[in-house]
Amino acid sequence: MDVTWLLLGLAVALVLAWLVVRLSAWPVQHILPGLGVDTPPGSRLFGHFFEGIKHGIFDVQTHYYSMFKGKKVYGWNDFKTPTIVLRDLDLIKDVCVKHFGNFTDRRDLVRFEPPFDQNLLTIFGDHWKRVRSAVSPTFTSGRLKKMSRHIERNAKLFQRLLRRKQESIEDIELKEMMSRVTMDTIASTGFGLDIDTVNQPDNDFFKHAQAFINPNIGLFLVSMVVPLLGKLLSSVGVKFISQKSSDFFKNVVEAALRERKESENAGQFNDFLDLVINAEEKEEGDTDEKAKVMRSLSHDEILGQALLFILAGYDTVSSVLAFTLFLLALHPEHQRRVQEELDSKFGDTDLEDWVPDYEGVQSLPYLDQCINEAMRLFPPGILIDRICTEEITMHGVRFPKGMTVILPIYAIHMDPDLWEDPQDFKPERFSPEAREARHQFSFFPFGHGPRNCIGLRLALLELKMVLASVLRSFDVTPCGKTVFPVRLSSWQLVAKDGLWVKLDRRGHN
Ligand code: HEM
Repeated sequence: MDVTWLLLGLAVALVLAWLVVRLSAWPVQHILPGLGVDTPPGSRLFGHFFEGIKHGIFDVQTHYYSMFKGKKVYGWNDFKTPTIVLRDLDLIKDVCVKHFGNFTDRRDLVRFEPPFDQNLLTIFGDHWKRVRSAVSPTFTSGRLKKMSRHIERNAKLFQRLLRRKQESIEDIELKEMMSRVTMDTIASTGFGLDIDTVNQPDNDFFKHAQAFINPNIGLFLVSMVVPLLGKLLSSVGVKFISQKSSDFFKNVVEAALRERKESENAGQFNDFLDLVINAEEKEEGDTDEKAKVMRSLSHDEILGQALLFILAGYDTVSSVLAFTLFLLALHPEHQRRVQEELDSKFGDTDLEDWVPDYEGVQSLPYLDQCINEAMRLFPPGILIDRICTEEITMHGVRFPKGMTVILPIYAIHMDPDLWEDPQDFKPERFSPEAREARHQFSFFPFGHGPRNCIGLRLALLELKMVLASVLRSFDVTPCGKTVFPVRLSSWQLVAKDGLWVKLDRRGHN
């Protein structure tokens, strides 16, 4: 009797295993080839899941991308999720811009806990359209100009810290340093808070922001390459944001909202919260009822965007600041050109606590070129994605409804057919002539089209104000701890050996 049950159990297990293999292999065998999309060899059971795990987010991207040279697209499978990766730049343009209406959403990768699940990055369809329309006016020129005063103040504090470090001949790790000034800028431009992380890195705001960004950005990136793993981890209770930290930020934002509603100074903080609170009343000529509804945000939506302000603006900006300065330290000839540009534009203004203002950074073309080249080599958005929301055929490729589409930013930025010696730091690639001669979509660190990075202009403003103030006052040079070329960690845009440099004061005054 026991043996019969054992055999029966074994038979059922075998049938189930066979079903799992068949079902898991289904898209590998049929969907992508059925669409005429080639895939690299993968496991029948797991698709390309373990390739993603084995190689990490950078190598798996460049490896497959180069394997399908000459093709418009290629595919991979995450267990049962077929994915089309775009190689052709015209196709990328059409997905982002011309046929955006068919590709409005992103993948549902990681579930945020309510109320933070209402953030722009992860909401869909008409909900996204309404929230984006409400948040967009935060980043108009007028608003940015007012926000720049917060950046100016933080950059001054930062400069004093660097001066102290330089005077005590301390080497500095750029990512850590840049994280401090970036967090201060987020707190002040976002929530009107002066937290002074530059001088007090143990403040609660910084600690909680680190706690929810650091461990979980890893989960987010893993999910980008292997979405199923991200969902599995979320479903077994691995949270994208730690509960303690999410409670902390909920309290911070709610306290600020309460205070402003009661305060006579509401609307004069020149920050993100001001705008979202008053979105309805503040827009000029808002007589149109539909426009008013489009621009109003619920309480939970305000909390969701406030969180995203920290999440999307912190690691991105601090990484670009750190990598740009590091690359300039390793390439003194380019650093000198940036300094000459600054000296000739700002003449003999006093260097003590010098930070350019909003107008001052509007025309610094060589600094722009260096920032772009740093973002080409080290793009914080390593890849981006869209979901096909309406079936469409473009450039001979059919995209069924529901298909996941990947835009491999890092691989395109490293494509030797688009960039000669792609590993080298050459800011000249971004001269007006070189840009003119290149496909517009060969460089897109902020994404493209209506769903591109909403914080692009704020990010560039911050980058230029901080970099200009540092480079005008200091020479940045390699030190004993410098490791170059940079070795990136497999899953994050993080230099394994840190980004170590030393500073020398420039002799202007
Ligand atoms: C150097 C700095 C930054 C880089 C490289 C960057 C990059 C990106 C990329 C690649 C995307 C996806 C775009 C797409 O899918 O087409 C994105 C989206 C987004 N970014 Fe940024 N970002 C930066 C800074 C910021 C800042 C400072 C903020 C906010 C203050 C911000 C807020 C957002 C938001 C809200 C989205 C989602 C937009 C939407 O879905 O409508 N980013 N960013």
